[in-house]
Amino acid sequence: MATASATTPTIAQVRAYTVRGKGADYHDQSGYHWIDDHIATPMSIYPEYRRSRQSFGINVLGTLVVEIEADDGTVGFAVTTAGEIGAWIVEKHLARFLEGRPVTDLERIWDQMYRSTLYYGRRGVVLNAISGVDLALYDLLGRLREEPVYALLGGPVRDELQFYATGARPDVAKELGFIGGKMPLHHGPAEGEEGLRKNLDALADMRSRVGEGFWLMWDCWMSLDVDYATRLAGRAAEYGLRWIEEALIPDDYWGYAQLKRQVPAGMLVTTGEHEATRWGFRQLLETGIDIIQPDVGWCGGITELLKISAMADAHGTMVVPHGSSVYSYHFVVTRTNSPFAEFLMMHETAEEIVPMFAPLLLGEPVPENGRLRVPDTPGFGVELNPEVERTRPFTH
Ligand SMILES: C[C@H](O)[C@H](O)[C@@H](O)[C@@H](O)C(=O)O
Ligand SMILES: [Mg+2]
Repeated sequence: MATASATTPTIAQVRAYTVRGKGADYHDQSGYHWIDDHIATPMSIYPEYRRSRQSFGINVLGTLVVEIEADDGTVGFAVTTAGEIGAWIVEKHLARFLEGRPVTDLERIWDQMYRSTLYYGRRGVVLNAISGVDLALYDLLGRLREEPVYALLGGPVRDELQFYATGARPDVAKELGFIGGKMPLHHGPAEGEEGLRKNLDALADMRSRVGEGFWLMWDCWMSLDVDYATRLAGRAAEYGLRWIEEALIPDDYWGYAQLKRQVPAGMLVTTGEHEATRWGFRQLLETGIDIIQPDVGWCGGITELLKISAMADAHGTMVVPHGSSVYSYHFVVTRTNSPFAEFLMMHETAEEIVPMFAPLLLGEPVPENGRLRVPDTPGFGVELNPEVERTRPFTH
């Protein structure tokens, strides 16, 4: 086995912490928040779970913080959605593939984390945990080399990022300089024609507020079936819907292929935030959809997203990662088939710009006038807020 050169630091210790409330698990909000206001979901077929996504547990996981310390004392970290489950996986299973290894062993470490958890992982929270470890490794490597992560990925292909905004107020997003506004869909098939009418009325109202040419999109968060999505898309064309996002459950690759064939010409079909690994995205790419939207904190991290993005590029498919703050910004700025990025409006009424993972990260950059020059601070350029309480629930 290749061993570390005398100058390459080795990994001394891996530590996993949890944080409750906001942070990387940005659905974990308290009080009123647009992100939990009667949004259609796969659980909307059950009336008792229709009003709030927290009612069925969208925020049960919480934030996972992964810290990786090198033998010279340098510490890299990253945050994702995985909570105590993720902390257990990192401490009790994944740490063994890192400690004692050179910090440059990204590919071998990723491959061993993935293969060793296949019997209970493949997607979901195990890949969230693997992603958190991979992102923390990239942060550590950047700090050791005194380079921003984007410089480790081949360097920027553009001077700044441009963003669309996700939230309840695309009209405000337009005033703030974003290139488009993605709204949550509020009513699913279980609410019948009345719900479909309400969806279209909301879209028509927003189109009247933003005028022609400003992108409007719907995020359907896995709540529809092919028939409803086809009918909704067909009637939304009148209002210039730019794309219909995550209409179906992630495993319905066949449905996505059918939906892509059935939506009006010019309307894009997108999905991917709940997909993981190159194998999952290969299946998605074969459906012919227009944009894949992996979350770099959930799909396998940077090491896997590089592979996913290259596959998509060969398919002529855009990669616009699901909003994941600095972790996606450092990636998007280096990819020609990622022409814009997502910014999630985490202000409770989506009327102001606040950092996506607030208050978890110090130095978390936000777009100005819908644009951002990614800072060249080493690693991902952020620090954990010491004011935020964190717990280390497990050790190894
Ligand atoms: C706004 C959507 O319902 C989700 O809350 C959002 O996290 C995700 O789907 C997105 O694309 O930003
Ligand atoms: Mg989405």
